[in-house]
Amino acid sequence: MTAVEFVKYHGTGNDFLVVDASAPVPDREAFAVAHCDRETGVEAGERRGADGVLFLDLDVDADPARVEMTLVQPDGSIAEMCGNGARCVASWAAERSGATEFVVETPAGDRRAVVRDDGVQVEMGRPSFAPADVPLAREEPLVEESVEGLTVTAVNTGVPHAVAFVDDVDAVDLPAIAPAVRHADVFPEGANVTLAEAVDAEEDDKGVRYRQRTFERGVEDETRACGTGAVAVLAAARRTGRTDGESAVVSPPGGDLRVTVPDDGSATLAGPTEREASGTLEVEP
Ligand SMILES: N[C@H](CCC[C@H](N)C(=O)O)C(=O)O
Repeated sequence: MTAVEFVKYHGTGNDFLVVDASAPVPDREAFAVAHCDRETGVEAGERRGADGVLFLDLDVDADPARVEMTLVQPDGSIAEMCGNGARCVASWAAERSGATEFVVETPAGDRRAVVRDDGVQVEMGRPSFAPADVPLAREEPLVEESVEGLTVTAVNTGVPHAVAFVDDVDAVDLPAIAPAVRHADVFPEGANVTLAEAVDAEEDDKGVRYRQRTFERGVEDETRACGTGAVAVLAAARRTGRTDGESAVVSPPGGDLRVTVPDDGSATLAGPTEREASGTLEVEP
């Protein structure tokens, strides 16, 4: 039986097992399914299991240093992008290299990340409501329409999100209603299902403030935070005329995320990360 080293990080509660891409893991899908399971997976850090495995390939000779990121989720799927995951990638790379600026290479594209004392900021690309980008199985954008009983706006922030604005995110039984939306025919590649509730901004907030909850595709459950979802909240709020601001604090259960969605240019996501634990994981032959 082979064992590989891992480090566990979380970004506002969205937790990941980080494994060097050169580690001998012939079946990454089976590895992620086994070790991310919340009931039977790895016992390390605050919660058993994880929201995915980040296989990382760090190139410190590039300027700025580059990290190729592959996120294998608990259901074995590979995600095109992960905002909190990219933030954890930068923290891991900074710990390994001493650098503070990185280009994170993702299937959704290259994303610059900067590690600061108060957390990690990552560029998130331009949100898109275009049917071909989300993607949607129709020709026109999906804005404030009912999908399986939930009024949502569909946007791609690296991955597809269906965003619903509600009066109280805690009043919604998200695990019960989300699967039908996540698997709706209008989303040929599925969608993460994100709830957003406008709340009063706090004294030192820049811009508006939303509470957030997300049921994640590939985790097939609610996570404590979702970075692409936080960007989707502000992008959808702007698209539906709820705000014309370019900045927001978005608060999933796991903590506060600072988001910008400028009129033109890349969105950004910033917030804390934490190194939770390390150890070894067994690899099935
Ligand atoms: N579950 C997402 C990928 C991870 C996104 C989330 N963890 C984030 O921080 O952006 C999907 O398959 O679309």
